[in-house]
Amino acid sequence: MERSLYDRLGGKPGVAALVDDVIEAHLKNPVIQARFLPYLEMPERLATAKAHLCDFFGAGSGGPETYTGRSMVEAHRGMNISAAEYLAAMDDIMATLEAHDIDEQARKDVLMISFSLKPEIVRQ
Ligand code: HEM
Repeated sequence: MERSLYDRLGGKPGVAALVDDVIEAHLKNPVIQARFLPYLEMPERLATAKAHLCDFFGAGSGGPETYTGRSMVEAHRGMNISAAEYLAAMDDIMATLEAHDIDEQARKDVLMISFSLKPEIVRQ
């Protein structure tokens, strides 16, 4: 049987390490860091968002996790995220996948899934 995307991302520990590093990248990315820096003052909220991100990507890639966070429209409502900010976030995701030596097909799969969410996240 073909390995699930979840397995190709390294399962639970792999996804958790990716989420940590993507958030780190967002905090350093001048296009979007202002959106994330306030969370350094709210460690509990950051931990919840990270746990939700792990479950979101876990469940979305074929893992056993259940996502209990808000819908993408709900989570990003009122932020008025621009297309440029969305692209900046995608850049961080793709660079992190490469840094973790995730194979090319898995990177393409993540790109497709993430890109398909654009209308639910931009300008909400
Ligand atoms: C592929 C793109 C994206 C995905 C899959 C995604 C996914 C998520 C998920 C699953 C959550 C947690 C929701 C919850 O805890 O209920 C979240 C929260 C958040 N997202 Fe995104 N997101 C994306 C893009 C963006 C972009 C481009 C920005 C801003 C530039 C952004 C800013 C945030 C912020 C600030 C939160 C925390 C919300 C809060 O708890 O107050 N996201 N996102």
